Amino acid sequence: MIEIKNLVKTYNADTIPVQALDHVDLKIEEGEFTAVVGPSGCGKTTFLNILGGLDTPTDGTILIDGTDLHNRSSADMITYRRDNIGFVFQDYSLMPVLTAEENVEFIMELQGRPKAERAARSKELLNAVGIGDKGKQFPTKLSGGQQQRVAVARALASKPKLILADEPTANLDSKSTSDLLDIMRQLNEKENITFVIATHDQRVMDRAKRVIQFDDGKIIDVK
Ligand SMILES: Nc1ncnc2c1ncn2[C@@H]1O[C@H](COP(=O)(O)OP(=O)(O)OP(=O)(O)O)[C@@H](O)[C@H]1O
Repeated sequence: MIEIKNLVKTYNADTIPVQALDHVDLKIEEGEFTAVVGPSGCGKTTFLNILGGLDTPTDGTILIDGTDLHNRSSADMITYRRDNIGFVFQDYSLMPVLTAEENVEFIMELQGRPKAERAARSKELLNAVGIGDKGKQFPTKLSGGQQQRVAVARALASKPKLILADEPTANLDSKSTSDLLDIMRQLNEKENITFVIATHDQRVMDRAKRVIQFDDGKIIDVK
């Protein structure tokens, strides 16, 4: 379980402060499929980045299974992130010089897993997201929807319990969006992976189990 307590993020504290998160309290249970929504600039990306340990809070704490997420050295944080959290971004962020399967394998290489295991898991994951035949392709040869599937497979490579996705469908057409949501919901239901998805996309909100509405750095509604 994730417990977010009194989370505050102030950018430019010493010049013109911007209160991106304004005392946010929230609990996220394991196995949730949650959309974080709200107008542009309301703090969604900031919230996801802090929840994923990519950025630090100005105040407040995030407890993941009772442990303070940010109370670790930066080296420990890198390892923690690598092993526990998967990220999916709007622009896919694949490495262009690596094939689809190499992109998926990369994190496992960092974890020092044996080559045979990496290859087998990357095949399994690309199959799971419906592009088992695209492993040898470079990202530029894939459609946006296919690239985002590679990104989801990559996010799953380290077997994380939590996946954070920032506008994952923003660049996808309706069919790719609906396929991607099917895949994510399946992973959520079968493997109990927790998803937190920042989005403007009504289609994502319609498929979410819970919708958290932000405005001006605050949670204003939970449905
Ligand atoms: N690195 C930064 N330095 C200064 N201000 C920032 C920084 N990152 C974000 N902000 C400000 O913090 C506020 C929240 O931004 P954030 O990107 O979290 O919003 P968002 O809801 O994700 O927006 P969008 O939907 O447009 O992506 C905004 O006012 C933004 O301008």
